[in-house]
Amino acid sequence: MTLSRDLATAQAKASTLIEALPWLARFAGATVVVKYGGNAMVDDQLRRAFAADMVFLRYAGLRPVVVHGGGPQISAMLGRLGIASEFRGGLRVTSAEAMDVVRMVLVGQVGRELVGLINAYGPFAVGLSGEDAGLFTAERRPGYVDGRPVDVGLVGDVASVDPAAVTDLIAAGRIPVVSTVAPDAAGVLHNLNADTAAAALAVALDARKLVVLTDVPGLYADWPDTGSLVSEITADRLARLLPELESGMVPKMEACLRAVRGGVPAAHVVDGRVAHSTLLEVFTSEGFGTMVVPDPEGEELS
Ligand SMILES: Nc1ncnc2c1ncn2[C@@H]1O[C@H](COP(=O)(O)OP(=O)(O)O)[C@@H](O)[C@H]1O
Ligand SMILES: CC(=O)N[C@@H](CCC(=O)OP(=O)(O)O)C(=O)O
Repeated sequence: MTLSRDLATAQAKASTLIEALPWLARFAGATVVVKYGGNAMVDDQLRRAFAADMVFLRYAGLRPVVVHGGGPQISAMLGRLGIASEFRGGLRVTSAEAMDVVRMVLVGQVGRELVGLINAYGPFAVGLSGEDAGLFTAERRPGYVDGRPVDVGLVGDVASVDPAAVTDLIAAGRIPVVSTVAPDAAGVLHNLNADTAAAALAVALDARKLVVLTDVPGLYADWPDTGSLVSEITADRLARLLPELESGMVPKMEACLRAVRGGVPAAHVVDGRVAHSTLLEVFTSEGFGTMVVPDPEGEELS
C-alpha cells in the first residue's frame, strides 16, 4: 500500500518534470527578461522563491536578466524621511530630493537584496544600474492624465540602451540584476519606471520573452471586474485599450506593447504573489496571466 502510494507520488513528480521537456527544448539558450515589481516582493518566502526561479532558469540553459522595481519600498523610505510623494499617470513625481532616495532604495537596497538572495545558490547575480557602462540614457518624459501631459519632474523614458554590460555578464554565466535609474545626456540622474526600462532592455537584448511579475493575476479589460481577465491580447488590441487603463497598469501595458512592437515574441504579465510564477509561465502549458503577442502578420508567436 505504502509502496504503491510512493510509486504514484514518484510518477507524479516525474510527469511534472517531463511536462517541462518541450519548453526546455524551446527555450534553451533564450534570453528572458524578468521584471520583478515591488508589489510582488512583499513577502520573504516569495522573494526566496523568485531567486530560486532565476537560478533554475539559468541551470536549465536559459539566460535570465532581472529588472527590478521597488515603488512601495521607495514610498516607505520617502515617508520615513518626511518627503512628500505622489503618482501622476502611474509615474512618481520625482523632485531632486526624491531622486536621491529613489537611487538609494533601488540600487542600494532592493537591488542588493535580490543579488544576495540569488547568490545564496552560487556566484550568479551581479547588480548594475542604468548608470553602469552607459546601460541606459534617459530623456525626460511627462506623465499623461486624462490624455494631457503633466510634469512629473526627474522621470525619464529610455532614450538609448547599450546592452554590452549585460551581454558581457550573460556570456560569463551571470544573472544581471538591473536597477532602473539613469542619467540623461547632461548627466542628470532620472527615475525610470521599471516596466519601461525592462521593455527597452528586452528589445535591445533581442529577448525571447518579457515576463512582468506584479500583484494581480494579469490585465483586466474592465478593472476591477474580476471576470474580465485577459489571457491573450494582440498589440493592436492592447493599443486600443491603453487609453482606458489606469494607474500602475498604464506603464506596465505600455511596456508590454513596446516590447512586442520592438520584436520580442511575447510579453507576459503574471501574478508574482504566486510562488514560482516565473517557472509556471516558462515551463508549463497552462495559460498563466496575460500574454501580449504581435499582431497576426507580425513575428512568430512564442
Ligand atoms: N486594468 C487593470 N488590470 C489589472 N490591474 C490594474 C488595472 N488597472 C489598475 N490596476 C492596478 O495596477 C496595479 C499594478 O501596478 P503597480 O502597482 O504599478 O505594480 P508593480 O509594483 O507590480 O509595478 C494592480 O495592483 C492594480 O491595483
Ligand atoms: C517613474 C517611476 O514611477 N518610477 C518608479 C521606479 C520603481 C518602479 O517602477 O517600481 P515598481 O515596478 O515596483 O512599480 C518609482 O519611483 O516608483
